[in-house]
Order: sequence, then C-alpha cells, then structure tokens
Amino acid sequence: MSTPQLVVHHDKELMAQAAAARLITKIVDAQASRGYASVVLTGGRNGNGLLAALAAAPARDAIDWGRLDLWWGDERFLPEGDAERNVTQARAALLDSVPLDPKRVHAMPASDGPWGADVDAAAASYAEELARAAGPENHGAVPTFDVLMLGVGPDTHVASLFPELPAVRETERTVVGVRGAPKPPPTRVTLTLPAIRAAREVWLLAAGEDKAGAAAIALSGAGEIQAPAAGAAGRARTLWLLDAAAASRLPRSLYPPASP
Ligand SMILES: O=C1O[C@H](COP(=O)(O)O)[C@@H](O)[C@H](O)[C@H]1O
Repeated sequence: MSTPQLVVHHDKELMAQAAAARLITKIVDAQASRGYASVVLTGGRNGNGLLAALAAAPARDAIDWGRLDLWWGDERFLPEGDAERNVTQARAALLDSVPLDPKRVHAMPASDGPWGADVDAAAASYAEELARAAGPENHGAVPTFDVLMLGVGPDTHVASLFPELPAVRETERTVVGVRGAPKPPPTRVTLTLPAIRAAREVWLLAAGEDKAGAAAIALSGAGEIQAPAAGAAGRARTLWLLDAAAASRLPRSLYPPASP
C-alpha cells in the first residue's frame, strides 16, 4: 500500500475546485494513454462538492464523457430516485449535465430493484458486475480503477465501512451489504477494503471542522477496524485532500511538511 500524501487547501470551496481540476487531468491522461478512464465516486458533502465544482469547470469539456466508466464506493439502500441515494445526488450535481454513456454508469442497486430488500443479493450482484468488467490482469475481482474517491465521515468511516461493523473486517468479498449503520439509512451497500485497495489512486476527501478529529486519528496510526479511513490506500498513490479546518488537528509531524 502507498503511504498517504497530504494536500491542504485554504477552504472547502478551493479544495473542491482543486480536486475537480486534478480529476479532470487524471481522466484526460488515462483516456489519452488507454482510451478510457475508470473512476469510483463517493457520496457525502465533499464528494458532491467536488462533482458540483467539476460541473462548473470549463475544462470539463476536455473529458471524453462517453469513454468514462463510473462506479460507486457505496450506496444508501433506498428506492430508485430517493433523494438520499448517492447516485441521485451525483446525477443532480453533475451526471445529468454531461454526455455519459449510460452503459458505463454503474450505479449500485436500489431497494426496489430486482433483489427487493435483500441487500446481500444486491451486493453480490454488484460484485458480479465488477468482476465482469475486470480484465485478466485484475484477477477477476474488480477492474483497475484510475481514481477511487472516498469522503471521510466524522467517525472515520469511508464508503459504508463504519468502525467495528462486520463490513470493515471483510477480506474476501469485494462488495457487501451493511445493516445497522450508525448514520442513516442503516442499510447500505459498500465496496470492501480489498476492493478499495485495488485502485491505482485512492483520494480521501475531508473538509470542515467536523472532519478534523477523523483525519487526525486515521493519519496517526489507528487500526482500520477502529478507523476505516486508515485502511484506505491506493496501489500507486493515496492522497488526502483536506481543507485547513479538517487539517487543524493533524500532528505537527504530518502537517505542515517539515522543510529541508
Ligand atoms: O453516508 C455517507 O457518508 C460519507 C461521508 O459523508 P460526509 O457528508 O460526511 O462527507 C460518504 O463518503 C459516503 O459515500 C456516504 O454514503
């Protein structure tokens, strides 16, 4: 796993704009070198802030939207179109205003979909969808995501991996159902840590004073069962994108970086 790198921006608006610019460059570069790009979206305030900033960025037109695969790190297990679903919020923030190929938009299942209220069956079907998209070099589990984004919750949760719940202990499956999440709604679908760690780059987004404790804990050597954000890492790069408020409780050894 790669060692976390930190980038701290002045405020959450600047963080969202800078992260959006960074994402545009990543997507354009991947499309130039491989023909397509693969990105995993996150829900939550910071994830939606980034998508809104991307929607407002003139450089968004540099992306070939028809050659972009979108996946989700987690979903609130609610009916299709529910305002609390991460995909509904992502559509409102960005997806409805760009020419994506619908076949490449891989939303997680809804609670009124083919599996009804069976969240485990819904999770298994998403795992199969990921496996179908994986190439031989991916060992049949998940495709290689260029960038996987995760909003960090105030309790250090990422995706729907909450401290101490069974999902964060999963070592085999790539997608699991979650029951009893401390943040509503209690039933969710989530990528597991092994799936997250298959990504080339993992970006953790944390803006606001309420994220300061979580960032400090996760970056200070906490265990991933107690602090799931501590276990999120990319194969090539792990990037924490913070604003000054979220960085305000980091140990001085981490931020600001020591000068030579
Ligand atoms: O419920 C969720 O929360 C986290 C973090 O959200 P935030 O609003 O505190 O930034 C998010 O990453 C996750 O995708 C979402 O389902």
